[in-house]
Amino acid sequence: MQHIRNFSIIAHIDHGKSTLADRIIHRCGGLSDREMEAQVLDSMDIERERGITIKAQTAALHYQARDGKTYNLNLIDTPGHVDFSYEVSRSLSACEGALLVVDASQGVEAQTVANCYTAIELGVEVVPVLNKMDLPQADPETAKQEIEEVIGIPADDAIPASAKTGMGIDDILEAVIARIPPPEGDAAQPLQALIIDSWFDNYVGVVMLVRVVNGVLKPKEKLLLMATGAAHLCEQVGVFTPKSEARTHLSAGEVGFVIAGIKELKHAKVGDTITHASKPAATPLPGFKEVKPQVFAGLYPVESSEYDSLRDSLEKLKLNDAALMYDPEVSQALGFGFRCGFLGLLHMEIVQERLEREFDMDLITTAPSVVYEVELRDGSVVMVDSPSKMPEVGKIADVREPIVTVTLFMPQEYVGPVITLCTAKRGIQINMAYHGRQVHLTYEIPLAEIVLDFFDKLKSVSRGYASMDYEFKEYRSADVVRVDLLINGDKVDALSLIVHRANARARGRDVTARMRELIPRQMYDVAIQAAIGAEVIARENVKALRKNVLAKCYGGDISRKKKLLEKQKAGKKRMKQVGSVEIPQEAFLAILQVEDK
Ligand SMILES: Nc1nc2c(ncn2[C@@H]2O[C@H](COP(=O)(O)OP(=O)(O)OP(=O)(O)O)[C@@H](O)[C@H]2O)c(=O)[nH]1
Repeated sequence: MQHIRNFSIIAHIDHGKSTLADRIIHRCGGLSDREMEAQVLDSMDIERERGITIKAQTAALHYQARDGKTYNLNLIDTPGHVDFSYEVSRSLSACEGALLVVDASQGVEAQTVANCYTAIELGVEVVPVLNKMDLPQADPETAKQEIEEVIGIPADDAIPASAKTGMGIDDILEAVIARIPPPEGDAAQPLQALIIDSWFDNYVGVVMLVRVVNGVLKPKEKLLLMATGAAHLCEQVGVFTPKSEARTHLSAGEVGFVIAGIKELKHAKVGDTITHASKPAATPLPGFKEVKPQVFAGLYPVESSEYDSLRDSLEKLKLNDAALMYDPEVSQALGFGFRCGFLGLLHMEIVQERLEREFDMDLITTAPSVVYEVELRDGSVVMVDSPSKMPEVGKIADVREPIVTVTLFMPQEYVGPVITLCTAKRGIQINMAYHGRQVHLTYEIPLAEIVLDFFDKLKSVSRGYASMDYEFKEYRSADVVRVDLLINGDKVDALSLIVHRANARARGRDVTARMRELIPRQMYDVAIQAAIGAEVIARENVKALRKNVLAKCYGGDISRKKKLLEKQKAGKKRMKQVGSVEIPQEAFLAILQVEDK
């Protein structure tokens, strides 16, 4: 076990984690030059386009060190975005060490800190690496100062490197061996293997990525999954180099995959412990925190006939995205669809995009909402994840909304605009500190405001230079109300919103004004209203058409008349009926798409 090192790379987005991982894999002979061309560890299409890593992966490598010995290095990839921090902690709990990659030209940013704290909490040894040293604007001294001041770990021996040119790669590998401890554990003890990740493979069924903590895991043994109590015959074990390679066994301290004829992903729960059925371990390993979705939205097929295939697609997606939740939901205006729960906005966008791209779905997504804690007058408490589930005003004693602690980093010149933005978003300043070239702000802000458009606004007021991270703090009483949109007195359920009372009128006016542009003139006047309960807070009118279409035909030409009627009918197909008024599908799309602008 002395020759094994298990480590991850953690970094802020774009600081070079994937490039460095590929470099290390290449250096250790895991891949040929041609295979290097495709960025290996980022395997999904969307990831490649967005350049973010979503699913944790791993590579088992060999490195001949300067001491002449050959070491087995297990590199476990971690995702780099705030929505996926739970996956970072999962990957890290399989490691003894982590390389903290900091772009020497940018310095410490929000996820540098968040991920590093996760590592420290888990007792993982952190080795700072200053990447992008090839850039003329690299400033390693300031970056070191930031690491020491902001994160509070020594950075004197941070390793200067360039994932791009290959500079410092051997120094990094030597540091992995010298500074990261080998795994502890006992191969003679009963088997305990932690499931770090699991996914469904069309050919072999469920694949589990495990960290063997104690004991030895071999094919043909009867395995017991401790949480579910299910027994399965181990068919194959192996490692990823990053290509999959079968092995005769996985021993204490090692990370690798297990295939055990499991047909359903829900039986291979991430965080569960695998042991031997014949000689089980006394206790399971401590698992992981369950992740709870924070952001909810309705997903509806544009064509109602696509409902079944939307359900099938969601089911398939959930197989390798345990954090995705969904429940059937019916909307008067949009028909049958699903209420879906996501970790954050990026997670929502990724799911939407995968559904559209990989599963060829056309979707309408309602405005995202957070989960409110509503105390009723009878003393009971309900969790409300959708405006339509918000109880009647008269029944509510108190509404509490989720508050998050937001950590922001930005160069000094953007502090003013960022503070203005945070204040406009009902933020409360907790702290402000100067470190190197960065200012570090801490705010408490309602999650609902973050979900609305905070990322986009932050990027625009800071010209892309500010970075942020947030974590849940607590539920706090809030004066929020439900704003309904009514068309000729009928509520359009899909367009209801929960907003802070202070913003209700402005939002109401905005939605009614936009709706007015989108509803075609009808035979009669159409009233568009925004209301809180019975109180109307905004109103617009769509005037009736003076003449009907047929009036143009002078009553003479029958074929022309027919054609016109035909045309009207086709136009009606993609209409949704709300009460007596028909609204084009596009109106919903337009309103919902610009909802957060
Ligand atoms: N000049 C220079 N550019 C680098 C270096 N390392 C990475 N880059 C570039 O920086 C950008 C981001 O690198 P990635 O490796 O994708 O960053 P990442 O941290 O994996 O980002 P996520 O996958 O989004 O978490 C890419 O355009 C890389 O080519 C380096 O050492 N020098």
